Amino acid sequence: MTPVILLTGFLGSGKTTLLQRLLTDPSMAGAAVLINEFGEVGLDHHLLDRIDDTVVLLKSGCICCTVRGEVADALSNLESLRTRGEIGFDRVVIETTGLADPYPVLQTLTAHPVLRSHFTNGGVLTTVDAVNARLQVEHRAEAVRQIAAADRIVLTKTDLAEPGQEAALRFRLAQLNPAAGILTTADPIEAILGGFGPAEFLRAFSEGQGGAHGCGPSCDHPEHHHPDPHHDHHHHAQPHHDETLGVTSFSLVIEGAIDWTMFGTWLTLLLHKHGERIFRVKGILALEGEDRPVAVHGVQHLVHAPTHMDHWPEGPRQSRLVFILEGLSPDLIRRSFTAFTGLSDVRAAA
Ligand SMILES: Nc1nc2c(ncn2[C@@H]2O[C@H](COP(=O)(O)OP(=O)(O)OP(=O)(O)O)[C@@H](O)[C@H]2O)c(=O)[nH]1
Repeated sequence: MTPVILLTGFLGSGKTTLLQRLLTDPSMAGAAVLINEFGEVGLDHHLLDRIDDTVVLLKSGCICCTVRGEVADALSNLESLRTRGEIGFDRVVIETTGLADPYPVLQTLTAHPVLRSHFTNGGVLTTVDAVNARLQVEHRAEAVRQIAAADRIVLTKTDLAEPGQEAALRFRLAQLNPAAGILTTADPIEAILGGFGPAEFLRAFSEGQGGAHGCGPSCDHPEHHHPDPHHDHHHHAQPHHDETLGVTSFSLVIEGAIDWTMFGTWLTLLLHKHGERIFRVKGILALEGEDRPVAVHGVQHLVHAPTHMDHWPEGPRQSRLVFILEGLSPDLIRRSFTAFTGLSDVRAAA
């Protein structure tokens, strides 16, 4: 049986960064990776420095409603390729979107008639952002579900947290999921990955079924009403989760090189003013005077230090920024960007 590790955590909490680090460990040399992102334009597979047949980008969307079938398809596909000897892997990591409820994916693994004989749950790892999580757990049910489903929580950005912030968060996390071990990104990889046994998996799964993933009596998760794993969620009349939550994603595609100072000031001001409603911004930029692309990340009010990527992904060398917003007009962001930078060749894609 091949273990499947589910890597989850709220938007921008450091899943891809942790995954990148985990993949450097020799024990992960044979891992296949499935990546799912919220938003039309997936960037994570570019940010992850490994592109081969065992890295699969799942279509964007709300993982609870639309991607569940895709996870099954992608795993089945990997299994067929392995059976034919075309690829080899000894474990799988699934990085979910930052808005995903991990429970339906766990359910797919255990209930799917074919997958259950090849794959087993290798544990749920949840990244929790030490700077932003307090706000997120108070306002976002998905953040609570991800924490509740965790076998192990990895606290990220403790280096950026205010004194006392980490201790207060640990206290809150212990209330939400007293059974999960809490580590930080400073812990060795063996501690983060080691010891995920079947017992831990079963506990996580049965807790998830018992409601520990945060659903109340008014929950409209289809799987609670239709436990049949083959039931097609798309045929439900209820609104898509993302619509219910009012969360939207859009991207800006920018032609021409960008001045970094100007861009950095714009992004800082934007997140300062609207950070509560901008869950996430990330992008790949073509900067003036730089051959290599630069990755930028913002999470609510926080702008992270930009990083140089090794090379441009295939395709045109355009800057691309992806935003995940709640209750904020994409047009406002596009207009503010063009007004601030003076760049006019800027396309917004829903
Ligand atoms: N200082 C610091 N920055 C971190 C840490 N972990 C992640 N980051 C930064 O946080 C930003 C977002 O990290 P990602 O790994 O892309 O987060 P993610 O959870 O994959 O994001 P989504 O896929 O969009 O939900 C990046 O700029 C990272 O460099 C950390 O422990 N400390």
